[in-house]
Amino acid sequence: MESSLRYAFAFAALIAVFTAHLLSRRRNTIRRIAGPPSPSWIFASGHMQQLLLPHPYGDYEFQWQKTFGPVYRLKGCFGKDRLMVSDPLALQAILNSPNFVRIGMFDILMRLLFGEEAVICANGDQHRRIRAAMNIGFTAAAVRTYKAVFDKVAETFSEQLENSPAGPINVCPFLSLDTLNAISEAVFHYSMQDLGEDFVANNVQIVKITGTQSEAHILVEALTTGFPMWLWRAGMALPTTTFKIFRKLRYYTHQLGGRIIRERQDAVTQGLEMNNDFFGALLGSDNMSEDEIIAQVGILLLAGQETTANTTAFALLELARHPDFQEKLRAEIYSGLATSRGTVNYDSMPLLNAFIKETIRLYPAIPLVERVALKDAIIPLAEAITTSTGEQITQIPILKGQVVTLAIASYQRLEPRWGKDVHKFDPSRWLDGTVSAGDAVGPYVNLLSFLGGPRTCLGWRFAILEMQVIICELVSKFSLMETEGESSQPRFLSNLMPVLSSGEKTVPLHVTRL
Ligand code: HEM
Repeated sequence: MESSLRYAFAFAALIAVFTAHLLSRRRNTIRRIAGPPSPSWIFASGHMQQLLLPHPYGDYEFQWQKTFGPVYRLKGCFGKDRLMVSDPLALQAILNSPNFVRIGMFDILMRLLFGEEAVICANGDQHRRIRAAMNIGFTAAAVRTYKAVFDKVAETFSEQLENSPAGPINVCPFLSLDTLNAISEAVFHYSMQDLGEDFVANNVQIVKITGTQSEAHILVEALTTGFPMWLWRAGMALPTTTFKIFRKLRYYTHQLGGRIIRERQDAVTQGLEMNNDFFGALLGSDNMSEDEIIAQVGILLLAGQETTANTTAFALLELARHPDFQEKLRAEIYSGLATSRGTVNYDSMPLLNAFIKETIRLYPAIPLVERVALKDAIIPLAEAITTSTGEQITQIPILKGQVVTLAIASYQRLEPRWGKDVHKFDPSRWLDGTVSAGDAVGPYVNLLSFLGGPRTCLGWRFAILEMQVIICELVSKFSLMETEGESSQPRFLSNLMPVLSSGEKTVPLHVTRL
């Protein structure tokens, strides 16, 4: 009797699970969206390996976009449906809606490393207030004042190249530290020495840890990203190497923030002017608490370091691959320098800017970001799509909890927007009218590499001017040539990085002083 009751219960449970599965399938509004065939259940990671692991990045993704259009459905880990979106109107709607928020390991990492008050983690009114206050250091006028720092950083990079032993030079480690230096000097008024050796060494470790990806990582992420934040925070106390490095980063950036605030307050108690810089302005404005100001130190140092370093490394790689273009750019830079009378107007150099735009188009530092719907929503489409049942639709109903992937790299390869040969590196598309203006999606010539909407990258103008200065300095002083053998290709390892098939991040170049 007892065992037949157990069987009855087991059977009822099975029916309940099956019914719930059927109901969720019926409610799943994106099931009709076409997409690549589901991989076998043996591959618990669904299409995620094909999406995240290819070298070069995008091998499958760009083909899927070609076959299914700018919105299609993928299988995530453990059979979960995900929507891949590169349609401009849909992207704009998602980016500007408070009903779609960041999820995934990136979000958890940001919260663990920088805390809930960091601008990248804050939400709603707190985010708006912190962002508005911080914007003071990132307006066009404010960024122009950092030019002297960028000049110094570019000169240091030149010296590092000149002092390197003969033979191919891997430019990546130099760029990594130089871009950290740029932020530290410009925003904090601290040199790398002021940051301290331990801080810099720990930073190198952080870059290494976050620069790894594998099938195991994908599955572990899928299993653990649902853990509550309190559990992650508790996990930070575990004595593992990774968490130790994370804890150090939090400690160092907290110390640094405290020191910055004390120095400015001491100046005031001594009757001196509070340093009229970014942090002085934040303290003086009363718009942010001291804890909130301290929480921004880590994110500012890290957000703009590897993103700018890797984008610049790809730029140098493309210059080395295109010697004719390099010559033309050099001629433009020489003429710009000759007529500058001490103040170079970078924005009036068409080749330089077309080159930077093309680099940022093809090599978005973060090629995709994940969002989840907090409420049921309707996503409008710029271009109608045909569902698997043959219906033409111009909007997609989304249910609460649906994960959408904003496919930045795919958007930047949409033919109607960027012209033919979208996979080719061709700066001339920006000069001959090939690129169509379209609706405003991102802040910089409609590219999404700096995202868009209220979470647009705060430092985009900073990154552009820094790259303009570094590229002008290098091209005016050196000739760059690719080395023989394997060429670096982009891989998505928390950032889009130039790596060899061994996984080593490297851009080896022959660099000759002119
Ligand atoms: C080529 C260089 C850069 C690229 C491609 C880039 C890209 C991005 C992207 C895609 C985001 C949004 C991330 C998300 O919400 O999921 C972001 C946010 C952010 N970036 Fe950048 N970034 C670059 C350089 C910089 C620099 C130089 C700084 C500062 C000096 C900076 C500071 C920030 C900050 C503070 C945020 C958070 C903004 C917010 O949530 O309101 N970035 N960046």
